[in-house]
Amino acid sequence: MSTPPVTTPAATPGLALDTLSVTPDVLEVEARKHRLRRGIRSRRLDRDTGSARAVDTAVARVLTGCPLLAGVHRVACYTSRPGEPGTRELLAELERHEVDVLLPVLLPDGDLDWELDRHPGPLGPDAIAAVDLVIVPALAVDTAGRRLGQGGGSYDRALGRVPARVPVLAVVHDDELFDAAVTPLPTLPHDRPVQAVATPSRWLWLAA
Ligand SMILES: Nc1nc2c(c(=O)[nH]1)N(C=O)[C@@H](CNc1ccc(C(=O)N[C@@H](CCC(=O)O)C(=O)O)cc1)CN2
Ligand SMILES: Nc1ncnc2c1ncn2[C@@H]1O[C@H](COP(=O)(O)OP(=O)(O)OP(=O)(O)O)[C@@H](O)[C@H]1O
Repeated sequence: MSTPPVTTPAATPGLALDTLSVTPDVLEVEARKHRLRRGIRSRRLDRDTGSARAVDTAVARVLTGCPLLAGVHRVACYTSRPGEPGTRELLAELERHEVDVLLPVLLPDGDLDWELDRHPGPLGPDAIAAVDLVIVPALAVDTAGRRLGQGGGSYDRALGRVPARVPVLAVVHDDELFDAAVTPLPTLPHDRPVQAVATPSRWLWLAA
């Protein structure tokens, strides 16, 4: 698969461009995040089943070839929902390699508990502190490591428990990786950065 450029305004005609700059005003940043989420969710709804399957396969291929997964024993990942870049084949591949996989369980207060995919049962929110790699969902990521999530703040809370030496990698579609020099994602102080990103065509270290 060829490597597309990171997304720039010209490449994102479906998105409102005024959602992409950062201002110090919290309400304004929240509003920009909201509009950006709406645009990306609507683009995700337009993806057909065939391309979603191809994305799932491609993400597994990119990540199994990624050095961040070499030698890992325990990984936190997510079970993809419709519209998200798929993790079905990646999870199967991790299972084949006998990697312990922690999956998130949403708690009533919006925080995340964790359970092993092969031995369900709550391990507690701190279980994420004991993994070798965290693979997180995102609606968008920029090349400086800023991440836009679904808006619950769940991963921001969970990532606060991850030691600094543990890399955090987000998975997005190619057109959801933005060039930070052109279109930085809006963030607030609680937002946790990611150190790497995977798309169906490649993975990258980010300048977080
Ligand atoms: N696969 C997956 N699992 C996850 C998350 C995630 O983003 N993706 N989470 C991340 O924190 C937590 C659960 N929180 C979530 C919050 C919202 C939506 C969601 O699907 N939202 C709707 C839009 C809702 C709206 O319009 O307000 C959507 O995407 O269509 C999913 C998960 C933990 N598990
Ligand atoms: N560490 C935290 N503790 C408590 N609340 C938090 C924390 N981090 C974020 N929040 C709250 O969660 C809400 C949503 O945050 P934000 O819009 O950044 O979510 P997100 O990063 O898109 O979602 P997610 O992390 O679930 O993918 C905000 O109101 C924020 O104040």
